[in-house]
Amino acid sequence: ASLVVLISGSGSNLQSIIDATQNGILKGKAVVSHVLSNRKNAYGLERASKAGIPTSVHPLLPYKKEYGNEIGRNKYDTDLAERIIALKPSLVVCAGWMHILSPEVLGPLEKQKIGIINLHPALPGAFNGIHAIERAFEAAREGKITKTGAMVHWVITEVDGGKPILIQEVPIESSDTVETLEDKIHGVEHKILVEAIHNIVSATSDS
Ligand SMILES: N[C@@H]1O[C@H](COP(=O)(O)O)[C@@H](O)[C@H]1O
Repeated sequence: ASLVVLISGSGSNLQSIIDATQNGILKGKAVVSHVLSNRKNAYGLERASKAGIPTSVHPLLPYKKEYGNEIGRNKYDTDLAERIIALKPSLVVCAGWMHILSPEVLGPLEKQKIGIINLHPALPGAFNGIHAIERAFEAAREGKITKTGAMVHWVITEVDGGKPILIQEVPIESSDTVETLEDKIHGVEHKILVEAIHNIVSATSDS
């Protein structure tokens, strides 16, 4: 299976996928065929280059400058869909991709039967959107919750609202700080993202 991975930042989750395709559970089952970022200074691009994986950058700003906010974003999304489809992926993986995927992106991918999954550092429906770890930490401090977690889910237009594929809970200890909680959640993310990809590509190759 060929994976196109979408990133925006450091790429530690991308690295866990790359490592798994080279010497882990994805070896012989999947390759990262391309890494696309919406930010040119994303460190994940360097991780990809070091692994000999082709990369590209699709920044939003030039579109906003040329076409204005609304039309710019719309054109950005339709071009993004075209770029992804042209890469002929078996699966698209959002690993720290921080741009909401609109129907202008998801519609054309669905037409091509290209599945797209995302990683989110919280449990389903708990803290959708940004700063999910900090918000969970605050809720625990207020005694509202005792655990959070991470999930891999299919992408739909509702942000972080798609059908979960893999979920893992993470207890929030009274001794935790935001940093120790982040470390625990990132550790879980690196594991469940690779497992989810393994389950999907194995199911596809068996069918
Ligand atoms: N959306 C969130 O952004 C972070 C990306 O981390 P990295 O893979 O760039 O290190 C991950 O925690 C992911 O859930």
